[in-house]
Amino acid sequence: MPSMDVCFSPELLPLYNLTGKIAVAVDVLRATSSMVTALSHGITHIAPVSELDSCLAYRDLGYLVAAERDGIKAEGFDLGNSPFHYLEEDRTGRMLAITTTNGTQAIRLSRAADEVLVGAFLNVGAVAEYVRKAGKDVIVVCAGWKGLFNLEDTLFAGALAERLEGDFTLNHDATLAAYHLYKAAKADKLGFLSKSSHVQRLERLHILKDIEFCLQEDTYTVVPVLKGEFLVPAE
Ligand SMILES: O=C(O)[C@H](CS(=O)(=O)O)OP(=O)(O)O
Ligand SMILES: [Mg+2]
Repeated sequence: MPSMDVCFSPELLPLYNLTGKIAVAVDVLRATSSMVTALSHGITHIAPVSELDSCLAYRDLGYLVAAERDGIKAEGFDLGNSPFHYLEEDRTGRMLAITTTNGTQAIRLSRAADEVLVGAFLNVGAVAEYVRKAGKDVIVVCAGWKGLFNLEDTLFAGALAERLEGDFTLNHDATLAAYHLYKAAKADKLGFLSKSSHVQRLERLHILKDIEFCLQEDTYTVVPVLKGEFLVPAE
């Protein structure tokens, strides 16, 4: 039976062997939630980029360029890091390059895995179905915050563990911790997260609506998968 593990921060990735595994990169607030929403609303593919200048260079190739640093849209870019960028305006057929504080790094640092998927609460059920069919060991790579543990990404790992229970062994301590944390929080994730560092940061920026949107489960069925430099919907 395949197993599920959880890496609480990309800084811990050197301690894990990703070979032969499927990595699920998660940044619930808000990068992977925004990516799942973008691909569900007409964006054809996404280039997750680490640096601001490399991201901006994609504009010359006809891409929408999105960048966030410390929760706000970076100067000179088309978009920031909100899922509402893809709900409030028709972006059908557009290509997107994006760089954020935590999420894009987590995706890029997971490339030693056999496959890199992008997960969020918004597509947690679809991700569970995908990895169940693949039958490979899974490791959830939490984006965290600037290398530190965060609650929301760990809650996603717990939600995925609950969906995979019975089909995957959940015997790694980090997976058990995430699982029980999610069980404690699932009835009211927003309430559970109300004192978390990220919610406090985003509340100060008056973007509570993003948080509420990003905490919905199974809104979308798209599973973004990394093909070379680009995230595309899994077939
Ligand atoms: O844009 C976000 O919500 C965060 C910014 S911060 O972590 O609150 O500074 O970036 P992300 O890369 O989506 O975690
Ligand atoms: Mg985040």
